[in-house]
Amino acid sequence: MADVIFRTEGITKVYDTGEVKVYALDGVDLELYKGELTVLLGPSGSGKSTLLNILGGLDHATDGRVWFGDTELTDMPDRGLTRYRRDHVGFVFQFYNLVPSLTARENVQLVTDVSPDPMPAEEALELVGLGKRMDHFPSEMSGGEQQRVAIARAIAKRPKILLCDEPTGALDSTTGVQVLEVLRDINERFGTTTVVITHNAEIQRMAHRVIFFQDGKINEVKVNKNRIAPSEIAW
Ligand SMILES: Nc1ncnc2c1ncn2[C@@H]1O[C@H](COP(=O)(O)OP(=O)(O)OP(=O)(O)O)[C@@H](O)[C@H]1O
Repeated sequence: MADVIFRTEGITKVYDTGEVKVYALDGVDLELYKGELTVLLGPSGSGKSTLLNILGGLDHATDGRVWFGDTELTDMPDRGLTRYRRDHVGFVFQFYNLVPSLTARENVQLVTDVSPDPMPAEEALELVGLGKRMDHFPSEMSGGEQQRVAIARAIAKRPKILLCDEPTGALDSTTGVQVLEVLRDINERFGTTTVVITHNAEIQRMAHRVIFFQDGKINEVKVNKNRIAPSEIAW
C-alpha cells in the first residue's frame, strides 16, 4: 500500500458569522497517498476548497488535526506554515494570478528566486509545453496557456504536493484537457502528489482516487481501477 502523505483526524472548520455558524468542514477523517492524483468532487459549498486550503497551510482548522508525513500542521506557528508552503506546496487556482507586467519566464522566476531547490524557469515552461512562449506576456496568451504558466510556476520549486482548485474551471473542453494532460504528466514524471478540485464529474475518471464531499463531510471514497487519459475526457 502506498505511503500516507496527508492524514486528517476530525478536521472541522466553523465560520461564525454572528447569527449562524457555518460548518464548512464537519469532522473530516482522510488519508491521501504519496504519488497519487486525487480528485475532490462535490456540490458548491461542500467544503472542498476549505480542505485544500488547510492541507496547503493557507488556512487553520477550527478543530481536529492534520499531518503532512510525520509533521503535524495543526498548531504549527505561522512562520512554520509559511516555510512548509514555500518548500513543499505548489498551488494552481481557477484564475491564473499571473503578474501582467511580467513575461511567462519572469512569472516563474518569481518563485524560483526564493525556493531552496528550484528547476530553471525555462525547464518548468518546457515541461508544460511553453518552451516557445517564454518571453510572452500573459495578455499575449490564451487562458489555457496562462494556466500552464501558472502550473510551471507551481512546479518549478519541485513541490512534493500540487494543490489545484478548479484548474479547468475557466477553460473550454479542449484547452481544459491540455491542462489536465500537463497535470497527469507532472504526477507521473515526478511522482508529485496531486489534488484536483473540480465540479466536473468527468475529470474523476483520470484520478487514482476520488473523494466525494457533501455538507462538509466525506460521502464516499472511490479508487479507480481503470483510469483513463485526459484525452479521452470531454465536456
Ligand atoms: N470566509 C468565509 N466566511 C463564511 N463562510 C465561509 C467562508 N469561506 C467559506 N465559507 C462557507 O463554507 C462552506 C464551504 O465552502 P468551500 O469554499 O470550502 O466549498 P466548496 O465545496 O469549495 O465550494 P465551491 O465548489 O463553490 O468552491 C460554504 O458554505 C461557504 O459559504
